[in-house]
Amino acid sequence: MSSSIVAERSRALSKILCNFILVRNMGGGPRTFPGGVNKWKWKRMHEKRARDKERRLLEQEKQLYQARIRSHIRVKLAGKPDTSSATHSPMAPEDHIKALANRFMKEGAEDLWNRNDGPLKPPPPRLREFPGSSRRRGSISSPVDPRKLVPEGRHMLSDRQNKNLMNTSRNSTHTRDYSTQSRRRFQRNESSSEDEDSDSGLERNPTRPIVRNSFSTQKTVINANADDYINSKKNMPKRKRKLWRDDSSSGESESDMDSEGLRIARGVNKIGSSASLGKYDVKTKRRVPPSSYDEESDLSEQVELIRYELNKRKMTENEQQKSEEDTLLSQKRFDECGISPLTIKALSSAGYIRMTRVQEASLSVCLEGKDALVKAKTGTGKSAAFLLPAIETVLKAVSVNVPQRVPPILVLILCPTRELAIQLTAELKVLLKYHDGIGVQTLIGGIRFKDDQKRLESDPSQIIVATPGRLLDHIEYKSGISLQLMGLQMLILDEADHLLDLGFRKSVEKLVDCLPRQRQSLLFSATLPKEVRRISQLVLKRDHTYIDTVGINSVETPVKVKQYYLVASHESHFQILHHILKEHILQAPDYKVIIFCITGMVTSLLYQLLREMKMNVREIHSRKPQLYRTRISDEFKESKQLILISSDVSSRGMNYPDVSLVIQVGIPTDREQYIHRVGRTGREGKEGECIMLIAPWEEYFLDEIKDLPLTRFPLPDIDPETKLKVENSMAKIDNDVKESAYHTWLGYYNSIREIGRDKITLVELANQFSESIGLQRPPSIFRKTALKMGLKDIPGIRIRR
Ligand SMILES: Nc1ncnc2c1ncn2[C@@H]1O[C@H](COP(=O)(O)OP(=O)(O)OP(=O)(O)O)[C@@H](O)[C@H]1O
Repeated sequence: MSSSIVAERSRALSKILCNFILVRNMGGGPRTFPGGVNKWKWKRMHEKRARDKERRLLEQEKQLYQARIRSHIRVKLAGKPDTSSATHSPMAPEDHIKALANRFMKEGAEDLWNRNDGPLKPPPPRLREFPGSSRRRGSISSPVDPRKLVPEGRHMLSDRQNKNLMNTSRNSTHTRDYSTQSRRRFQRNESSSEDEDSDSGLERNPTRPIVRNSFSTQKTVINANADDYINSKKNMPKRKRKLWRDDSSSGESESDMDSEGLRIARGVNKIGSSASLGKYDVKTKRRVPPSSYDEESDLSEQVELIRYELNKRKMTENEQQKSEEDTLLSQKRFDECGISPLTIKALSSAGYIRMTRVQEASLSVCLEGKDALVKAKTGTGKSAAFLLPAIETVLKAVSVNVPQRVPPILVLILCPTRELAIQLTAELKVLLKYHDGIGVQTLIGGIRFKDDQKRLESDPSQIIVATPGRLLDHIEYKSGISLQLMGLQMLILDEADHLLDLGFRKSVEKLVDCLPRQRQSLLFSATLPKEVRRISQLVLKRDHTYIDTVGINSVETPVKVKQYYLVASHESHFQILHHILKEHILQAPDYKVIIFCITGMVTSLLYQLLREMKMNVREIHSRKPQLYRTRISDEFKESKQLILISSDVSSRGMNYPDVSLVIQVGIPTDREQYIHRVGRTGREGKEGECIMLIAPWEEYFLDEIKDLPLTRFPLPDIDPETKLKVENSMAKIDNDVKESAYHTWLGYYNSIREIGRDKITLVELANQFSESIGLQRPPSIFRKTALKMGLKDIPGIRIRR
């Protein structure tokens, strides 16, 4: 082989290698995987497998746990000394309970084990009453001290501990107040277990409600497994079956699973085999003497006691938390946390001396370089909590970095709206006041792409604040940003749950795919539903830290915000709205009100109506040019005595100081959006008010927020003069605006599952709305749109010719 060919080949090889390294560094890896699936599909497939495996292991562990309790009881019944730890496995039952408790208590895992969304409710009163039940306590000879099982110094985890224990005997918490679905599921279990009780021939003991419940529900689980077990045994080859029988008759030396399986296969009321139970064998003695049955339940009682102990601690913590919530700031000062003195100087100039609670909880973790998922209520200072570590990252990198040909972007902050990006950039600039040479750029839609490119070239910055769409444009149009992003060290997602929601997820996935894997990621939001936490691993490392300063039993909205809802028919909405505003202006001379509407065009309609009625209003929504939006947003920040009518562009993250009232006209898209809208008032621990004005058919939404402290607002008496004024003003509004409002109204509610399902009712309601805004007849819609929305042949829909 000639030397030139060798050189050429080695050049080609090194080129391939370089490309490979480049792709790996970009977080890309190979684009297709075996079977032709793409990278994400492949990743998801593996994640699903891992989840399934974990679920299987957990199931096995639960079965083992139940087996352990039963064998413990058997040994006790037979009057033998408790040698279970020696004969069965290296772990004694007490240790096993403890181990399980620990496993379930993994920080941040508590509500992942809850099959339903939303916070867990306080424990049922029955549990709290437990110690008062002297009848039960008298018979306890507890070999396990529940106080010892609940590790000291884990007070913060008591909710989880409690939850975990609930999970270990999963269905035993009979009155747990989860969502309706879960309750139904649970009721099913309870009733089925009661049926089994009556089948079993065991006498029910009315004096043991708690133990009975946990036992009977335990049986429900066991029986499900019994079927599997019997089936698997049936399918065994004959020789194996025999061996199995031999093994099982060998008494206590058999493996737990086999002995349990055999007992299960013979029926759950047969508590043990003849060999293991001797004179207590249920075959010879059908009824178990009540006294010995009492002893059997020792461990269940201990579980109850542990649960009681945990609940007690949880209640104390809740009380503590409530008093803590009253104060936004913690005792810790910024100069105690190791951030640069120049940043501290900037913080002091901005009036920040002590940290807020979320800052105290998250700063040390973020500054250590760990990935974090942080949940804290609205208006509690999350922005600074992630901006400060961002600045530190840049300072660190700048101090060690050798000058590079392409100046890297070191920190990328993604957020869902343009206004929020602008606000975060402004906050960053305040914090960077005394740092020369650290630059910030904003990349958002609504600004000329070319201007962005020019700015990026002339003023390369270490920090970029962007909305996902615009950043993706830059990457796709190869404006050179991809190369700069290769040096990225920190990725921040503000309003993370929204960014990982369906609307943004695809863009965010694509973006993350273009970033280096070796980076720190921080996700922040006031709401982090369970599904979002599950998919957060798209961005976060597996061993990330989860910080929740809200707590799973706490109200997710600010404590000092009074929340009301008002139910009234569509035609009276505008009159009621005008009445509420008038009253509020009278009561609060420095009023500052935000009214949230369901869509941009409905926002525009309401703006025009209130302007006609001589109110001091501004509008902001996505149909307005960006310059206008920015101007209005800035004006509302600075002003008092102003009403901002907005679509959801202002519902998340916007820090308008001293908003006195938030009004929501119509239901928000979901519970999370409700919480964020409410959070525009009552910021920094201040007081605020919030009213949601809904039509009777929207009342179902109240169920989604039933754990929040909402009070029904009485229907106000509207004077005939206001009625007339509203009608006259409405008549002056251009029909085009009204028609657009109708169209978007129809689109919005059609996309809400609960309403959009019943198209006939939807169209009827839309037509009521059309009447309420003074349209003679419902506007027509394009055939194509009607088809897309599934409304083509629905009575009441007019198709445009
Ligand atoms: N340590 C602090 N000391 C005093 N004020 C602070 C401190 N940290 C934040 N703030 C102020 O608290 C207000 C709310 O902060 P921020 O906007 O960061 O809240 P948030 O938790 O991000 O809210 P949202 O969930 O709505 O995005 C701001 O006015 C901010 O200036």
